Amino acid sequence: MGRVIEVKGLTKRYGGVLAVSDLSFTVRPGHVTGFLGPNGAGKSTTLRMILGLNRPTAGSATVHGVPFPAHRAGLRHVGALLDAGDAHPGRSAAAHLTALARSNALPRRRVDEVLHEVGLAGAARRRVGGFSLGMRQRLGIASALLGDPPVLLFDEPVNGLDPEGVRWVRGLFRRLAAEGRTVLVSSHLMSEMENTADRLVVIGRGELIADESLAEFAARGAHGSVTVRTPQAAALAAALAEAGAEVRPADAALLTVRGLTAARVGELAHARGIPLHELTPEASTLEDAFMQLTTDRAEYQAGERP
Ligand SMILES: Nc1ncnc2c1ncn2[C@@H]1O[C@H](COP(=O)(O)OP(=O)(O)OP(=O)(O)O)[C@@H](O)[C@H]1O
Repeated sequence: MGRVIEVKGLTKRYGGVLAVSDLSFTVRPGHVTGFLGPNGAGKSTTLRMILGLNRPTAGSATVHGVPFPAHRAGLRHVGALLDAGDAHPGRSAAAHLTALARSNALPRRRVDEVLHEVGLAGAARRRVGGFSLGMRQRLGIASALLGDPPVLLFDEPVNGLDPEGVRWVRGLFRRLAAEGRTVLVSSHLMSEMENTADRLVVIGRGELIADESLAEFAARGAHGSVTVRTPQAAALAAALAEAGAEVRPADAALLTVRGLTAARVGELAHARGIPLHELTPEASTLEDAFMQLTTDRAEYQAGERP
């Protein structure tokens, strides 16, 4: 299929800094894929390599099976929002988009269409220099949409948008994916992806941490706990600790258990004849999983693990 982004063994070194390290993942059409990682993880560097703006030290990134710079009339193939500040401040929004349309041999009518799409029709003649950050983000999104491309990359698109803008952009990404496009959206905040993406590519220190659905990612965190209520809390706590769980008493009859599933807690209680009055698995949040996995990676990379 012609809409797949494929990253293979992608590596970028800046002097002594390994910004991206042997990264491999595939982004498919029909989904919003969140590209997540803490600050400095290598997201922007990776997106720039996919777009052919940075040269990889090793490995490859292809779109439609070929490196992106090989495509002619680029905006028809891949649209990208990289840096909201890249429009000339003295130009109007319409003039900026018209110049882009001309250099990519796109029809002039697309300018009005995308301005309308991103809610900037009323500001089309205003100078970009006077735009708020949110308006500049909308203009950057308009540029990405100009060529009506099947593949779209957005680097931190939510920055500077107000709550209404955030809701709008989420709906836009989902619609673009539902139309069968490939949509890759970077963020350093899991909370921004939770309601937008259905798949995640997570990186830390330039390395791949996860490439899977949101549900799989949450399960991977596996830092959920089990809440258990019993009149024999001390006896159960001892049995669970013996089985390797981390047990914290919440009150005289209530325990919070980590490291065992609810089923295992129930079985251990049953084996000792301990009655249970409540047994509740508490799922870990996506944010927990993200923090846990990226923090682990950072510690490991820094060589601080005992
Ligand atoms: N042109 C450059 N020269 C030197 N080092 C660079 C350059 N660009 C990026 N880096 C380094 O590469 C690493 C990855 O940076 P990158 O901007 O790709 O991360 P990011 O995940 O996009 O972070 P953020 O969320 O902060 O934008 C960082 O350590 C950064 O300092």
